[in-house]
Amino acid sequence: MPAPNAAPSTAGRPAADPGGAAVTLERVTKQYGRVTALDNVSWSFRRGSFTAIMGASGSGKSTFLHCASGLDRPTSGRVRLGDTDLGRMKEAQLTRLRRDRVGFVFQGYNLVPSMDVERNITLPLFLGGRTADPRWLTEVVHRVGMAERLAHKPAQLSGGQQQRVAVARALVTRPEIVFADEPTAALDPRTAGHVLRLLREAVDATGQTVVLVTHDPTAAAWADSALFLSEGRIVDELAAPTAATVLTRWETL
Ligand SMILES: Nc1ncnc2c1ncn2[C@@H]1O[C@H](COP(=O)(O)OP(=O)(O)OP(=O)(O)O)[C@@H](O)[C@H]1O
Repeated sequence: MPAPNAAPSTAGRPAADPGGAAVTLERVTKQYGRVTALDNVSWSFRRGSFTAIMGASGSGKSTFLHCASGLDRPTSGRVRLGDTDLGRMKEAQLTRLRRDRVGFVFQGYNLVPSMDVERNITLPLFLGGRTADPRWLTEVVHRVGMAERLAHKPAQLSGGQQQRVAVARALVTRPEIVFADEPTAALDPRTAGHVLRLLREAVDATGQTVVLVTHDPTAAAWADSALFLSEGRIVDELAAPTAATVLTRWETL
């Protein structure tokens, strides 16, 4: 665990201990034309950790998540999932890697309207030509509280329930890392708490690694540490964040 309130650094923590890292970024820069959305960022996410990524609008959070998860390619620098260098992969290989080894949860749930809950949850397995491990599927379904709803379609569920299905879908492949981009932004605080608890449990109960992009200090407080981005750089890390310490740090960014 890095020291709390680590000194600001333009490059972030050096990518040390790759054996223990779920994802490692080395000197990652992402340019969109003249805009530098990520500026020479290095960081490694320890396996079994829960990290919140925070920063003002436009600070580069989504770009960070997209580059770290293989959804987008950096302009320069290297991203590794475990020991796999994503820069060396062709598009089709990257697609497979994302499907089989990474979980995603987005603000908009992204469930398939015509499929029931069970088919939505098992979709990544189906797409990968795999079958569900029945015990794991049952555990995931129970964890998210959807056992009684497996035959329902997304339109029959509340927003919070749909997001719980999306979390189950992200966990069903036992991914090495789950990336969540503002997953609770559209939910009331109590429902948001249920979804965040599921992500916390994924880390505590099964040792998964979670990276959560959020604007919400209360959501960040579920994480082991909060990273602060500003102008495409990691400018601080806060260990064991609380809503209050995150707010205080945020105000001085
Ligand atoms: N596809 C793109 N084309 C051009 N510029 C982009 C693109 N995506 C992001 N940017 C720019 O990169 C910078 C970082 O954007 P990014 O979406 O990563 O920020 P963010 O912190 O996630 O913002 P928000 O909190 O508003 O979602 C911004 O200046 C943005 O305008």
